[in-house]
Amino acid sequence: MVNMTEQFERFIELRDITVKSNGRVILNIQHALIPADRITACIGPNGAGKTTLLKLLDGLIQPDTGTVRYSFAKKTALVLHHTPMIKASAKTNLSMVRDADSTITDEAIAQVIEKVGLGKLASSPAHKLSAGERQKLCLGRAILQKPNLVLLDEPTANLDPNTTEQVEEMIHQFDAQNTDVIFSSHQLAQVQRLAQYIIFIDHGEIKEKGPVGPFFLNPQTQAAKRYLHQELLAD
Ligand SMILES: Nc1ncnc2c1ncn2[C@@H]1O[C@H](COP(=O)(O)OP(=O)(O)OP(=O)(O)O)[C@@H](O)[C@H]1O
Repeated sequence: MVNMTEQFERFIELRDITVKSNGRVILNIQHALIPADRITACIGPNGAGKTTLLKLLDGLIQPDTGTVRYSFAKKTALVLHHTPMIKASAKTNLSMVRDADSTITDEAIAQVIEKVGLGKLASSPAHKLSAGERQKLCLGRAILQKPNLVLLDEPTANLDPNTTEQVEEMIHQFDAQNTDVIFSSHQLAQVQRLAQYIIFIDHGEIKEKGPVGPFFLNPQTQAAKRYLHQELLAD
């Protein structure tokens, strides 16, 4: 259910989008405005198409049909759930963002390593870092890219409560510094803590979208009602 009267300061407009995989349509969006001026959560069942949507918004994948239009000069950073690390130190892995932006200084890299709490692990092999440490490293890479929109795929999946809190703080900091965030999550309490806006996806379609409060209080579609009910039972 797409509300055509919504107004966003910055947005991404999707029109007549299909994304296929092995001949199967995995994303199908006739028309949607995706806000890029706040913290937005993308939620929905496993396999619904959340990761695919984030990749599409980043430009990592192109749609099979349709158009993606940005109302602003796009500078995105995408942090996927499983990011491979090369067999080198955490610092070297972080430094790889220089491949895309050679102006990033040693000092900036050192500052970001401290900022994400990996100062003591800078020389440790990145592929041996824990899940939480890797995620912090990936967020560090995103910070160094100086994006105006950061796209995070399940940023706290498999993280303990303390690391989850640290990652959520980083998401708040992106927002505070005018870098907007779209993240996917299955953690509804987290979605309510962080997000101002919800995109609910089911079977590759945006079934519902809107401000977080009304969505949780009064979901409009059967699919969203069922998903919320099932997730709350699982919590
Ligand atoms: N590279 C790919 N090759 C084949 N199928 C794919 C590929 N990427 C995604 N799919 C399929 O597209 C559908 C949507 O996947 P996607 O990862 O976007 O869902 P999701 O909502 O992020 O799921 P989850 O909550 O489990 O992470 C799934 O059925 C998945 O199997």
